[in-house]
Order: sequence, then C-alpha cells, then structure tokens
Amino acid sequence: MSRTQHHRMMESSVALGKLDLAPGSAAGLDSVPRISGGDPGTEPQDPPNLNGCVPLSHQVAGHKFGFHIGGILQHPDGTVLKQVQPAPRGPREMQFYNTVNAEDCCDPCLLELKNYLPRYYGTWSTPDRPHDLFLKLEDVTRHFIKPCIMDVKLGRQNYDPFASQDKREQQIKKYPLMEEIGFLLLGMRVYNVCSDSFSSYDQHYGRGLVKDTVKDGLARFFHNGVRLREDAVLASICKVQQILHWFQSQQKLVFYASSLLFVYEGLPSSSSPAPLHSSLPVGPAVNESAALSLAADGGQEEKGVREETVEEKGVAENNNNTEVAVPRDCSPPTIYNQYMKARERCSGEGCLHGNSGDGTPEITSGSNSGLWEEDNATWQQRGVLKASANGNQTKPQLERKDEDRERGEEPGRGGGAEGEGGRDVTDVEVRMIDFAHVFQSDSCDQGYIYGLKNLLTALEQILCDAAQSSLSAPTS
Ligand SMILES: Nc1ncnc2c1ncn2[C@@H]1O[C@H](COP(=O)(O)OP(=O)(O)OP(=O)(O)O)[C@@H](O)[C@H]1O
Ligand SMILES: O=P(O)(O)O[C@@H]1[C@H](O)[C@H](O)[C@@H](OP(=O)(O)O)[C@H](OP(=O)(O)O)[C@H]1O
Repeated sequence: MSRTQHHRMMESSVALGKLDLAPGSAAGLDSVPRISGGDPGTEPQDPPNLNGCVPLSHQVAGHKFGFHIGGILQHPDGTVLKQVQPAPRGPREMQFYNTVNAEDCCDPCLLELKNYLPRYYGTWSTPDRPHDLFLKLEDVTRHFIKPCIMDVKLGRQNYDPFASQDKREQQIKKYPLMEEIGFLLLGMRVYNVCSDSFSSYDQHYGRGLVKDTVKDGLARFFHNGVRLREDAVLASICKVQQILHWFQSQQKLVFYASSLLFVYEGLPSSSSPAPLHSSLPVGPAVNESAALSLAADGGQEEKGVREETVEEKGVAENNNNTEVAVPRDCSPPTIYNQYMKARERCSGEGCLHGNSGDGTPEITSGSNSGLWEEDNATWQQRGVLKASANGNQTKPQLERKDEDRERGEEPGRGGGAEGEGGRDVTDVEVRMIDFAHVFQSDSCDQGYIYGLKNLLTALEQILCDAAQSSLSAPTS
C-alpha cells in the first residue's frame, strides 16, 4: 500500500470524527482490511519481508512478533510498529488512534488525551503484504540510553463487556485479584548499575503478586541494584496524577485491558550526588541484588525473573538511542525532604491515603489541594520534574523540540528536558498504550480510576517506606 493509500485510509476513519467502537456498530471499520494469516487454522505463509524491521528488542509484555498474531516490530527509523490485531480488536485500536489524532479534532478531552499516548504516524505495511497493517507509533523509550520499562494493565476487569463467558473466565483465572487491586504488572525490565545488565520480569512475576506484596513487587522496578530511584518514583507519581485528572474529567471513553507504559533512565549520571542512604534495603521483596545473587548462586530462581545473558549484553538495542543527554539523578535526601514536607502540609493521615467512599484510597489531586501544585514548583527548581526548558540545550534535544513545535505540541513532551537554569531533570515517561478494548461511554471510567488510585497509593507508599528507612537508619 502506498503512502497516499495509507493516508486516504486514515482520512476515511478520521472523517468519522466520533468514536463508534461497539462491536457490530463500527461504522467505517468495514473498509479496514483484515490482516492475513489471522486465522490459526490457515496455511502457513512465507515469512514476510520486513524491509529492515526487527522484533522490538525491549518489548516487556504483550503479543510477540513471530509467536503471536499482532506482534510488535521496530522500524529502522526508530518507530514502533504494532501489527493490527484480528477484528474487532485491531480495527478498534486503529480507529481509536485515528480519532484522537484527527487533524480536525477540536475536542479538548481528546486533545488532552493525546498528550498521554505515544505519537501516532498512521499505518504502515510492507510492499509484498500491503494488507498486513501495522500501527506506526513513537517509541516511548527512544530517548533513553538504558531504558527501564514497565507495563501495568489498569482496571478492575481484564475483559470488555462484550467478551464471551469463556474469555471472561480465562482472564479472571489469570489474575483473580484484578478486581480488588485494580492493576496488574504485566512485565518489566530493570537496569542494574552494578552488573550493567537488565533483569526482565514476565507476566508470571506480576501474577504472583498479591495485595500484601504488590507494592514491593512494584518497587523493584525502581531499584537499580544499589538504591531505590526515589526521583523516578516521584516523577512517575506526578505523571500518573495527570492521567488520573484526565480520567476524572472525562465521561466519553472507557478502557478495558489497557496499559500504562513507564520508562525512566537507568544509567546513573556521574554528576549525581552520592545518596545518603544508598545502601539501605528497600524491603525484603525489593532487594534486587539479593534476588540476583540468589540466581547467581545457583539458588532457586524466582518465578518470572530473568537476567540478561552475557551474549545479550553485547547486543545493541534497536531503539536508535545513540545520542541523548543523560538526565541527572536527584539525590534521595532531596526527594525525601520534599516528600515529607508535602506530607506534613497535608492535614493528617487522610490526605494522601484517605478514603473516597468508593472503596479506593483518596489520592490528593493537584487542582483541588494545592499540595502538588505548590510542590511541583519546588520540585521543578530541584530538577525532579520537567520545567520549561531555557537552559543549555544539547543539539538532539533542540531538534526534538523544534519537531515538537512543528506538531504544535508542548516542547519537550516525551523528550529529555532540562529544568530551570539548565539543570537536568529526572526524565520519566508514563504513557497509555493498548487500545483494543476502548468504547464510548457516558460515565466516568470507574474501573480505570480505581486502578490508578491504588497504583498511586502503592507508589506513594514506596516513597514513605524509603523515607522511614532513612529516618531509622543509624547515622555514622
Ligand atoms: N509506543 C511504544 N513504545 C515503546 N514500546 C512499546 C510501545 N507500544 C508497545 N510497546 C511495547 O510492546 C508491549 C506490548 O504492547 P501492547 O500492550 O500495545 O501490545 P498487545 O499485544 O496488545 O498487548 P496484550 O497482549 O497485553 O493485549 C509493551 O509492553 C511495550 O513493551
Ligand atoms: O498475558 P497473557 O497470558 O499473554 O494473556 C493475554 C493478555 O491477557 C492479553 O491482554 C489478551 O489480549 P486482550 O486483552 O486483547 O484480550 C490476550 O488474549 P488473546 O489470547 O485472546 O490474544 C491474552 O492471551
């Protein structure tokens, strides 16, 4: 399919203007070709000529190319290609991206939502298989050198309202705690600064986490083998807060089996101040060094955890991350002080972990409390959060920002950025992905909101635990 044809197809979906994603009523979707090889029973086909595309080397969850229908590739230009899944999932996801990215879209709700998604560049296919469509997406990890990546599925149910009884049972069986916890860690890879390697955690790791261990299981994503990256936890909290605000403000869409993709830079900066409590443990289930040495000792390997092999270490990542500015770590004491100050300003226990009356913990929201707004300013100065960039910009970043401006987007969105006065910041990405089960609605997405609140509580508790550990640690 030529570029023009792709474009035309995109325009025809875009022209719908309004999402109509319910099965059987998907206006315009009939024109979307079904991908070949979609039926498990069909004849095996020759391997496709992928035009230089390769399976995504840093994929942490989901359908894998070559193993499942609907896998993920990386284009030589660095973008991610997600194969359109068999109907109705793939066309539904494609129409979702088309609608949110429609040039004439002026709905403020969708325009804001766009900020939380990977950029969308339309559809792509190889010349020899023009009907095998892929969604061409920004690689959210693209500007990181050692990207630590985590995929967390949100919501109280992993299936949509139109799912068959079999599908419901299959999904519930996989993680019965979904309804109570509201999120599921699908997979992650974490950079270990000591061994200069990644540890990968598959879906079995996440499914093994229960109510009492899910916080520590999550904390492991932020532990680099030496210390907890509190700066990355805090920056993640702020990003998740923004997404929560969006969900609380909209009554148009509901998302089932959709994920948040977290990314932060694992490579430490040489300019980072030495953390005061760097050697503190982060809790029994979170000490990565302990887990790794267990495996190295020939001890019983942990379920769902895999260390990168020596051969793999030598393999360059296919993410075009060659020339980027290294974000500076923020020292844990700074984060700790700011976090505690924020908590003190809060009126008592109920503020950060109170009860909203719907069974989920109440998380302070920036616009209502002033707590996050006020401290965001301080944290920006401290270099924890992204601030307007006006400092010593490196060439690649300047180029990215120009590119952003051309698209009419906030400069630095999704890219590395410096804080006020040219200070580096803790760069974290949190983006929504996987939209195979998005539907129109006329009420808030309570399931997703429930999951977001619980996720925020867990992230905040990780910081609290670290702060408490540092307070009780003996001073030398
Ligand atoms: N835009 C992106 N940038 C970087 N990585 C991505 C991007 N989109 C997807 N990935 C990687 O691919 C994985 C799977 O993505 P996604 O959830 O969209 O696929 P899926 O096959 O629909 O998943 P599932 O099987 O859970 O339905 C993510 O966990 C992430 O590692
Ligand atoms: O984590 P696992 O064990 O790989 O399980 C998959 C996961 O639950 C996906 O979310 C789901 O796709 P949907 O969310 O789109 O339903 C997929 O369904 P599938 O097998 O029907 O593709 C499951 O197999």
